[in-house]
Amino acid sequence: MNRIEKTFQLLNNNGSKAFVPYIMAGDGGLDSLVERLQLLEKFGASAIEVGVPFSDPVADGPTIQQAGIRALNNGTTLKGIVAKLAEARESINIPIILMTYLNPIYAYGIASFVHDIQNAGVDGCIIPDMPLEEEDIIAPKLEAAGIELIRLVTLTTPIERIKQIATKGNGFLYTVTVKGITGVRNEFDGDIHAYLQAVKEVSPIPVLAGFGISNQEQMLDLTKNCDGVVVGSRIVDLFAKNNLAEMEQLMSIFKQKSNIV
Ligand SMILES: O=P(O)(O)OC[C@@H](O)[C@@H](O)c1c[nH]c2ccccc12
Repeated sequence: MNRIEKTFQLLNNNGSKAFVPYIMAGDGGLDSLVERLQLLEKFGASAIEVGVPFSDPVADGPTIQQAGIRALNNGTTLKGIVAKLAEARESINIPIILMTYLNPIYAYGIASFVHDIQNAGVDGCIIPDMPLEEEDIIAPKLEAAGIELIRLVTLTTPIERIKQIATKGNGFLYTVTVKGITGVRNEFDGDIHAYLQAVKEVSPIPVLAGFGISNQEQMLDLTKNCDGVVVGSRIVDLFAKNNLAEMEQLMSIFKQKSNIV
């Protein structure tokens, strides 16, 4: 069984929810990546989404854009990230999900990319600018390597298409909770709960909510109708400020026995 599947089975058995932090690889220097992943595991992450910096991050808001610029400026490459993830796998037990736009994968070479991330112990991959219709260029290779392709749906995806996407997938379904780009929000659309319920109804795999989530109140509210949350910009910001105490406090929300450590 894949680490992602195992994690959700455990969460389910414990009646707990997933907390999946996102970090930008290379922000703060690639040498800090392994240590940051270890910290996130210690603070109770169920899995970690590791972002690859890219020059045209179309889905990202200012916090993650800036983190990407910092990472690119200090020379972070996809090759360097994959090498660090291999190193991290020696001490990290929870699933690692690599999030990258398609272009860096192309530049790397699709077959070598899949081969190398498999060797590095990566468990899943998010490729936000790759629509379902185009995924055959990589999806079969990921599947053969035992790496879950995590697909996204949004508030504007018609329910029939959500069903189609959800039933393709393994791992979990990433449900985007805002109409727009990443970044902390104070409020969500009024119909957010109806949307999450509708997605839950058609999805055979766990449903995670992400985009705009930054505090425990939002997490408790949204997880009434889904299996967990992804938190990006807030975590990136707390790392940038080196405010680890606040990060630990934020992540303590679902901590009881919620990971496979
Ligand atoms: O930053 P937020 O609003 O908390 O959203 C999560 C998000 O950062 C992370 O999952 C992510 C960062 N870049 C992305 C691009 C597409 C999809 C998802 C992402």
